Amino acid sequence: NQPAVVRRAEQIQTRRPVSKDWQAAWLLKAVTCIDLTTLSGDDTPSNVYRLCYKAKHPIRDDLLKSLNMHNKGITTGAVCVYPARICDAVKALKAAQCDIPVASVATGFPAGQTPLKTRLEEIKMAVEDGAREIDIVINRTLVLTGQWEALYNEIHQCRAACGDAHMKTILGTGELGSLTNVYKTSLVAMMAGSDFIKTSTGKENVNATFPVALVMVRAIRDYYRKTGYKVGFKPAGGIRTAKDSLNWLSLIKEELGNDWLSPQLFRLGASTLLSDIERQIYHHVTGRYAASHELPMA
Ligand SMILES: O=C[C@H](O)COP(=O)(O)O
Repeated sequence: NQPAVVRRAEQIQTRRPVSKDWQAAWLLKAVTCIDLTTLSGDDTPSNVYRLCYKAKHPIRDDLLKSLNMHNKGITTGAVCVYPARICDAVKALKAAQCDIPVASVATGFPAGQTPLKTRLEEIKMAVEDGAREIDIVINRTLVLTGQWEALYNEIHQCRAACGDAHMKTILGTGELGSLTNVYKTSLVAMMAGSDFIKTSTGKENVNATFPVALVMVRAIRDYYRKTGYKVGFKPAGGIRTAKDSLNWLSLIKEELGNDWLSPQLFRLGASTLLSDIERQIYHHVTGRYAASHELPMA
């Protein structure tokens, strides 16, 4: 029911936002759920090291002290990189004595248009290199041509290739054609063993949107009611502002409940969101917006 989905999605985004200390608390919660991401052709060891430093110190320490949150071990949920940069991230986090998991995209990200054998090999290599989370991307062709069983079989084989690593399955919703396809693909991905379902690669023309997310979280809810198994949710792509992150948390709280409000079951895939959250927390603590030199690592 597309009009009902759109109406409900709009309603969630127009809720009166939380304010003051409550807002700061929700923003810190959002920080712990971020998969801090760099997925660029010009990624280098040094920008991955910087990303890892930021994942360990997401908010300036004096700001956390003002909120009395400096000794709570706040970090991002994971760092997310291309397969060729996994070793850099593992090395940087190890040197920082930090247990944040490294997530790697795989399976011919972002299009998923390489042969299955190559995609499975890519997963195995990423796990060998130390990725503890694998963000696989599905083969959208199978959805658009209605080959549901083949889609299940592919995802199932990816699950086996991941071994002990957590598997997040990226649906690429902007290329699935309809909300019905989004719902069906979500169910197939969960039945095939995904730990998370994720909206987008960040490289499609349309990435994480609330109507699509609503359909996915309702699929998660239905799956939980039928099987008792909790699958996580990760919106990704185009999530840039602190206000966006509050809207996403509201969606999760209202549709899935408090159990899902943790990095074990909810992640925000984002490359630049953290900067805006840090800026808003700076404003909350000091009463003014920071100049860029005051948040140099943002
Ligand atoms: O999975 C994460 C996305 O690729 C990040 O997208 P973004 O750069 O629009 O935040």
